[in-house]
Amino acid sequence: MQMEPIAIYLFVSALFILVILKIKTTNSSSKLPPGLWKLPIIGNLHQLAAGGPLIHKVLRDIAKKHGPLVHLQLGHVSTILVSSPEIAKQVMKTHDIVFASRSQPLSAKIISYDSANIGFAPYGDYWRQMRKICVLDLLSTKRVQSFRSLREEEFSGLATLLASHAGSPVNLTQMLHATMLGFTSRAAFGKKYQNQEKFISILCELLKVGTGFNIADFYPSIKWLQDITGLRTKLEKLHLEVDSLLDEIIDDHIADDNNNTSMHEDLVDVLLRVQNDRNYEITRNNIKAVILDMFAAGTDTSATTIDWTMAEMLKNPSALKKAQEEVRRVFSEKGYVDESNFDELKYLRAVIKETLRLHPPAPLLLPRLSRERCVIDGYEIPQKTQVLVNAWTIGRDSRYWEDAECFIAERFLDSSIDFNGNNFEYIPFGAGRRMCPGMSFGLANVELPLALFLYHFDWKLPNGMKHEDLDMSEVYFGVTVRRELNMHVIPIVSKPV
Ligand code: HEM
Repeated sequence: MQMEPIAIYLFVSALFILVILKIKTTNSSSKLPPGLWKLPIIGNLHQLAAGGPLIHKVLRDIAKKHGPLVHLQLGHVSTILVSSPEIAKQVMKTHDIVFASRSQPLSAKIISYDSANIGFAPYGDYWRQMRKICVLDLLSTKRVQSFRSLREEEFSGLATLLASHAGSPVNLTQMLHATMLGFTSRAAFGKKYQNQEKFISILCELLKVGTGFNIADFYPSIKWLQDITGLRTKLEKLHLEVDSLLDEIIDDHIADDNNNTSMHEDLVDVLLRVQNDRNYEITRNNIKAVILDMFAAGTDTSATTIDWTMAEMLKNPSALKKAQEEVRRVFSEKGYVDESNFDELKYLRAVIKETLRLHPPAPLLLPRLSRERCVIDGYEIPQKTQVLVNAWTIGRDSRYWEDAECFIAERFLDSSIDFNGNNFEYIPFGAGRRMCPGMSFGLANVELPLALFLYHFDWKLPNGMKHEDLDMSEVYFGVTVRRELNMHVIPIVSKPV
């Protein structure tokens, strides 16, 4: 059968249109930021895995080679990697509203009551409501102040414990993490519960298993992967255990409230009060999710910051000496440390800032998710792209920081650079709408123990170790990066506790 010329014409035209369309789609996907070559199915996962476990360093090397904005295909998850202050500013300031959502890891869905916590809630009315409660009440300056005597009691207790081990090596890292968890439990629950130790040990396990990179999160639509990795079963078991403990604690608070026995508002009291307020719609699960958030986001970050600060001061004895002289001068008249004179601790604050520059506890912040298509630096970022901001690399960018790899606290003494989310070369607490709402709480919990350590003790490394030999290797614990080795150090009492 012979084809009519008109049919041939239509066929060729259709083919032509298809080819043009294909070229167009290829071009638009080539507008994605530059990327590495990809394998089918796994994308760039193999390149990340080959780089070793310190993912922020692997990503630094990728950025060195491919630039400050890179596209990565992590399994099924399209991701951009941000590694310069300029691009970070575009993501977290200029287009903050577009990138204000979060990806939903399986752990947040299971542990945090379908991402009902603040850290992983998708952008929307629920997150806005919970964030408002957090900023105005739960973690406000007034609330941080209200925990002052509790903080002083808990951390003075730690100083007393250290004094009882004076002259012998102690595992300072372990003591710090235990005290921080104990303090947070009392701030959250008001008193020590019979099952507190159990709660804390399940929580530590949850943080270890549930946060960080899990292979199932790179293939969210392949449900069986969550089962064969055993992740779902493990998380569900831990969740059930922690859930029933939280139920006990909430029931107890409600009973105490009915009996009017509560003297001082703890975090559970605050959330129960807010629940009764008709302006908010909060379920019991929402309360439990937020309480877990206070532990997950607040304890490890703060204890890790203290640990790194002590390590940096021990490695840099002149910084230790200056900080110690300052604290002893400020509190010499009083004869003890309390929070009332902390504004005078300028050098100690500079030491903490420098530590957070070199060791942001969450080097990649928390991954964000784009809510709609956006153009950054001329590149197309499609909707639902995950965003990793490498705050660790940014804090060591030699264009912004002289001797970027060296610990120099003095750089912050007369500097206006702060971690409040306005200086994008320095973002240990993130920036924009999803910036850490617990910054004041966290800093208060970091400053007090450090001031106590410096005031009461001189410090020596064990086994004649030289300060320059102190190991600063890193290891991931969920999303935070700790020192790989626990810090064993000898406290020598200088001013009795
Ligand atoms: C030194 C201590 C701390 C550091 C370095 C730190 C750092 C961070 C970082 C980097 C983020 C992600 C920010 C972003 O995505 O832009 C974050 C989020 C968050 N932090 Fe902190 N944090 C600290 C202490 C705390 C404390 C003490 C609490 C509460 C008790 C807390 C509660 C939260 C919450 C709820 C979020 C999620 C915010 C949201 O998604 O809207 N943090 N933190």
